[in-house]
Amino acid sequence: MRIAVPNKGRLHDPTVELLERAGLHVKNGADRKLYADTVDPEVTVLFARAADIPEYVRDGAAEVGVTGLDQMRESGHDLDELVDLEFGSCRLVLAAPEDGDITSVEDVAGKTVATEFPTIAREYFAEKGVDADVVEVTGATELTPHVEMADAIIDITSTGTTLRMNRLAVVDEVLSSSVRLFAHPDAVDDPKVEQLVTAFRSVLAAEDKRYVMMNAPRDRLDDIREVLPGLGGPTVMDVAGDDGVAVHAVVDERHVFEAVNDLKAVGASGILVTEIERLVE
Ligand SMILES: Nc1ncnc2c1ncn2[C@@H]1O[C@H](COP(=O)(O)OP(=O)(O)OP(=O)(O)O)[C@@H](O)[C@H]1O
Ligand SMILES: O=P(O)(O)OC[C@H]1O[C@H](OP(=O)(O)OP(=O)(O)O)[C@H](O)[C@@H]1O
Ligand SMILES: [Mg+2]
Repeated sequence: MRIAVPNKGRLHDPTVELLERAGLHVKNGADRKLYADTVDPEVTVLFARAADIPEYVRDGAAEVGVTGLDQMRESGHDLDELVDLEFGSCRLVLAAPEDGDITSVEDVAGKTVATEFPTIAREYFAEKGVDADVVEVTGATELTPHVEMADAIIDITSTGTTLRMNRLAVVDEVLSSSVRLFAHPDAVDDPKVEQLVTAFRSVLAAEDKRYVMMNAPRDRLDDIREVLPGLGGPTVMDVAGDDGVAVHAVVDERHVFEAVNDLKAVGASGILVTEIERLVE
């Protein structure tokens, strides 16, 4: 199985990190290499521009690919989306000068809109029934309204800093995007692809969970169970040569702070909290 992965840009590092956490360590993945092996002899990584990944998957050069939903929509290809990987979150928005007279999508009729996403832009205006002139640029889109190249833009925003710095205001949201695992329709039932989906899901499931371990007197177990309803309840083990027990449980990260205090209060000691690499439910 070949996985197409962004070769550079902001999506490269988190994607490689995700592969690592999913147990697919990338071997010999030096800069500027196009291919890399992984610890699984049946899995190869192919590095490509984020924007080209949908095309690689459609062509069959790779069975699956990791890229933003925005890139997949822009490609116009109809790939199967397997997992929302929950990073690279951003919005594609229609934006116009803060002090200008464009305050709704209808105001863009007859005007020029610059974007790196012409396919998405044209689909959006067609859907809204607005006749706008879409011009394609390959970067620095936010500059175009200030040099009379365009009246408005459709571009990516996440923190909003770039729009603010360029005195542009959001007029409408066009698409909400994040990075997804996409597959060629013929590859969806491939057992290797299914293994990859399970591995990615297990990483995501573990992300907001912690593993909590502690020692406790046996007679406090009921109190401890109350604090730790957890995933299928805690695991309880005898401690050799002792009247106490060891208790292990998976706890939601957001409950850990409170749980540790409550556990101490009901007599637990030696409390350890660790991250979980993967969680297959
Ligand atoms: N500001 C952002 N916040 C979150 N995600 C973003 C942001 N900008 C882009 N993305 C996501 O990352 C994808 C690739 O963007 P990025 O700019 O990293 O790649 P690139 O344009 O190929 O690289 P470069 O900008 O270095 O040439 C976008 O299609 C989008 O899904
Ligand atoms: O809302 P913000 O957090 O400011 O992010 C938005 C900016 O991020 C992206 O640019 P990027 O940093 O990828 O630079 P690029 O134009 O060189 O691709 C995007 O094209 C916007 O310009
Ligand atoms: Mg960029």
